[in-house]
Formats: sequence, structure tokens, C-alpha cells
Amino acid sequence: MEVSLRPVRMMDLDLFDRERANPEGTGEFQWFGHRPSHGLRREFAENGLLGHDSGRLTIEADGQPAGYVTWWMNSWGPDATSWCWTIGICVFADFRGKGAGTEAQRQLVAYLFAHTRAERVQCFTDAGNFAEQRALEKAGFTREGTLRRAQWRGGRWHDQVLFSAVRP
Ligand SMILES: CC(=O)SCCNC(=O)CCNC(=O)[C@H](O)C(C)(C)COP(=O)(O)OP(=O)(O)OC[C@H]1O[C@@H](n2cnc3c(N)ncnc32)[C@H](O)[C@@H]1OP(=O)(O)O
Repeated sequence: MEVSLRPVRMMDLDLFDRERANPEGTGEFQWFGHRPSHGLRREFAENGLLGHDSGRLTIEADGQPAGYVTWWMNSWGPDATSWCWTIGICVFADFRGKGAGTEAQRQLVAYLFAHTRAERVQCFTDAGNFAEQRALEKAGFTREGTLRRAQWRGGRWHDQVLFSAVRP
């Protein structure tokens, strides 16, 4: 499967909404209940979802929109000197398990190191999300540790696993 990342187009927003509408679309580890979509549309109108401190690109697989990757700024100290990117991903249900998630995250890390001065790209995922953990390892991320009871979802707390890639 040919995987690439490209800027989000207006028509992609409906696909994102469709995928965020229920747990089948988001996957069990990303379902946090119903959430508004107007913020995403407002941001799209403002900057095409390519801001200086966050961004989103559409994943294309064999020319079809197949999901999206996101990134946003986090800091482990003063913002000016200790910021890094945290990334997220959703591969649409029909495209999962075919390598798109691995390749999209590999390409996103290369993109962020090429176009920003980040030293670190990090990512956290549910302790039970083995598909994402495997995809991250295949994409070159290193497992750093467990964040205990860090995320509230589905009526209880969930451990998260932290991964990172540092500038080669
Ligand atoms: C940082 C975050 O954003 S965390 C949230 C991640 N997003 C989600 O969970 C949303 C729903 N899911 C998805 O979007 C996708 O399934 C992703 C992003 C998690 C993974 O992308 P995919 O394209 O499905 O993964 P890809 O096919 O590249 O690789 C998955 C790997 O996990 C393995 N895998 C899948 N399910 C399991 C499982 N239950 N246990 C162990 N390994 C598994 C696959 O076999 C494959 O490894 P392999 O190539 O060695 O056989």
C-alpha cells in the first residue's frame, strides 16, 4: 500500500466527523464520548490545520483518505527551551492492520524533524493498545515507561505508555 501525508482538504473534515462519531470509528482506546467538531472547522478556516504549535495532515493510502496524524507542542521545562511534539493518529477502520499506521507515523517523525527544530517527538497510548504500541516500535519509537492511571475513559482510569523518537 502506498502511504503518504498531505494537507487536510475541506472534504476530509466530514470523514473525520464520521470516524469520530462512535467507538467503531475511533477505536476502543480513543472513544471519549461525543465531542464537538466546530473547533476543528474553525481552525481549518483559519490556518488549514497547520499552525505553529499544532497541526494535522491527512493520511492517504493508495490515493484514498485513510486517516489523519496530529501533533501539538508540549514542554518538559520552560517552553522556549524544553518544548517537544506529541503526536496522535487515527487510521480509518477499513484501512487498519495493513501497515498504514506504521508508515504514517514514520513519515510524520521525518517531517517534523525536517521542518521544525524539535529534538524530541513523543507519543502516548493506552497500555492495552497493542496495535499502536507495535506500530510505534516498527516506526522507530522507543518505549520509555508507564504513566499510571493517567487517562479517564469509559468509566475508569487507564495506564498509558510513553514512547519517543529523538533527532537522529
Ligand atoms: C498516539 C495515539 O494516537 S494513540 C491512539 C492510536 N489510535 C487508535 O487507537 C485509533 C484506532 N486505531 C488506529 O488508528 C490504528 O489501528 C493504529 C494507528 C493504532 C495502528 O495503525 P495500523 O495501520 O492499524 O497498524 P499497522 O498495520 O501499521 O501495524 C499494527 C501492528 O500491530 C499488530 N497488532 C494489531 N493488533 C494487535 C494486538 N491486539 N496485539 C498485538 N499486536 C497487534 C499488527 O499485527 C501489526 O504488527 P505486524 O506488522 O508486526 O504484524
